[in-house]
Amino acid sequence: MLSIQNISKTFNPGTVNEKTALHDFSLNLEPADFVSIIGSNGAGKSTLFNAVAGSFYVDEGSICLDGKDITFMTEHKRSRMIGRLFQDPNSGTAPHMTIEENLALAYLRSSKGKAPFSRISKKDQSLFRERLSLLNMGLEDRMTQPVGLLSGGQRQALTLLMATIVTPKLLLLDEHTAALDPGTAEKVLELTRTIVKEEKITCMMVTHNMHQALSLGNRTIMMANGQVVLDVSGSQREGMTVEDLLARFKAGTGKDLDNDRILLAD
Ligand SMILES: Nc1ncnc2c1ncn2[C@@H]1O[C@H](COP(=O)(O)OP(=O)(O)OP(=O)(O)O)[C@@H](O)[C@H]1O
Repeated sequence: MLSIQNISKTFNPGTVNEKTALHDFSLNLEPADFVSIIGSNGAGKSTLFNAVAGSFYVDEGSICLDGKDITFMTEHKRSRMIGRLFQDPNSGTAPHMTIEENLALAYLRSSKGKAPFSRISKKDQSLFRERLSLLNMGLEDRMTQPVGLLSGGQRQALTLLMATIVTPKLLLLDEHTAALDPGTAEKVLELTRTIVKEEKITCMMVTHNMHQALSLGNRTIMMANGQVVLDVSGSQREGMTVEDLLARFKAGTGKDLDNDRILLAD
């Protein structure tokens, strides 16, 4: 479904601030793969997501999604196929627009052939109501309220719904529960698990929680210095502990994992 071949990205080339964030990086995802990504500080995790989402073009290599070469496709065009959630619940929604309008924007943008500002039909409205009720947060009764009134967890759940209301070819989750309180984070994570499984969405999730990295999805990748240092799935991954992960990271890089947020997470 996703084929990343030998991509590299260097920021500020030729200056004292030169930094190679992705170094000859390759990764292939099968349809419905759910990959957890964990890594040291500055390993290149967000840069990888930015490269795939098209926030910039890579210096070398290629990216194909569902058989289509998207290496030089604009971010705007890729956003019709790629859903993305960030750590900040405020980043995925328009606060002054209503819940219904936010959903309509996401729905119409991803639906082929419809203008982004078409009128919201009764049929669309009932689809939004039905989807919102799945969140179990009572948002289906607040469709005409501005999104800015929602809590962080409600907003992140809505963003997840917006990113998946038209099933994306790829979903990128960049620590999307890290800014939520533990109870809300667990709820949003459960929703993520359900939606990704039911819609069979191919998904990559950056997390700083090693337990999550091992328990969610079907594959765990560890990154350091812009490269994959560990890629485990199947029986190799089953039964793996956090200690095993840390030991494998050290064996692969020659260094201890230096990400305090990971080491301090429950
Ligand atoms: N736009 C940019 N300009 C210059 N340097 C950048 C830019 N984006 C990222 N970098 C650098 O590239 C490296 C990788 O950054 P990235 O944000 O991808 O790491 P990360 O794995 O997401 O880290 P963290 O877990 O700390 O958020 C870092 O050294 C970072 O400072």
